[in-house]
Amino acid sequence: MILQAKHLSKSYAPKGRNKIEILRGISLSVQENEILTIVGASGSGKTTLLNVLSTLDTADDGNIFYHNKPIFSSGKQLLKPAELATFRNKHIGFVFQFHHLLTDFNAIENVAMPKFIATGNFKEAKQDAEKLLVMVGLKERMQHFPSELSGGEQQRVAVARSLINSPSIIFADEPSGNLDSKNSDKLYELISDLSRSHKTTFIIVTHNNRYAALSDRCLQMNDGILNDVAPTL
Ligand SMILES: Nc1ncnc2c1ncn2[C@@H]1O[C@H](COP(=O)(O)OP(=O)(O)OP(=O)(O)O)[C@@H](O)[C@H]1O
Repeated sequence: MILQAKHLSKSYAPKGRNKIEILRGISLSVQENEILTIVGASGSGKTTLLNVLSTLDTADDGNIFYHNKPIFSSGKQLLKPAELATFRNKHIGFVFQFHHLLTDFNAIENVAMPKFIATGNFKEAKQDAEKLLVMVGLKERMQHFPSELSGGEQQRVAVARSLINSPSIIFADEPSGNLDSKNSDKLYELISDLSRSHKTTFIIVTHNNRYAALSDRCLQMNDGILNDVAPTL
């Protein structure tokens, strides 16, 4: 098991308004190599859950284990900020709907950046970035800046970037959000190939029913809890 969450709860209490419970005791186990999708109505708490599981945000209570090692316990982050940054850089990859590519850097530099930050070795980071860009089908676009790439190409750069430090788990929030159905299908194929070839686990928040139906397991957020669902194409 790569990730286990136990009894995660989280509420927001906006000033002058009633407290809203977003996560209500969520427990979840994720296996290695699994592609897990999380679906649910807008505002149901999918992104909140993804952020908590990926250590970008904290729950009010509950426990999170990676490879059986506790990293969050009873509402407290167990790693110090520097340790947490190292942990994320080494183990976790992120892909967002708005890919957050750096506009002043070309595709290779964008992909190489997290490895360069982790190792300080730009030459090696660049070589690995080139290999990944070939793998995601962007051999001819490596020198292009984000503004010179299509939406689908930019998203593939973001996927390549998420893989550069060989993370064991990638969190993706609406990765196909701004893509047409053809590019969105291509992106899923890529994710599925990568999960097999790189033994990477994917946790994907999506409104895309195809992703949900094709994934190994689909969970639905509803009223702060998760249920198994079997989406159909
Ligand atoms: N910082 C915050 N303060 C107060 N409320 C918040 C905050 N962040 C999120 N919320 C509320 O928490 C709820 C869950 O938000 P979240 O972004 O997790 O939903 P979601 O399921 O990902 O939605 P969508 O599918 O629309 O992206 C929403 O009702 C949102 O308004």
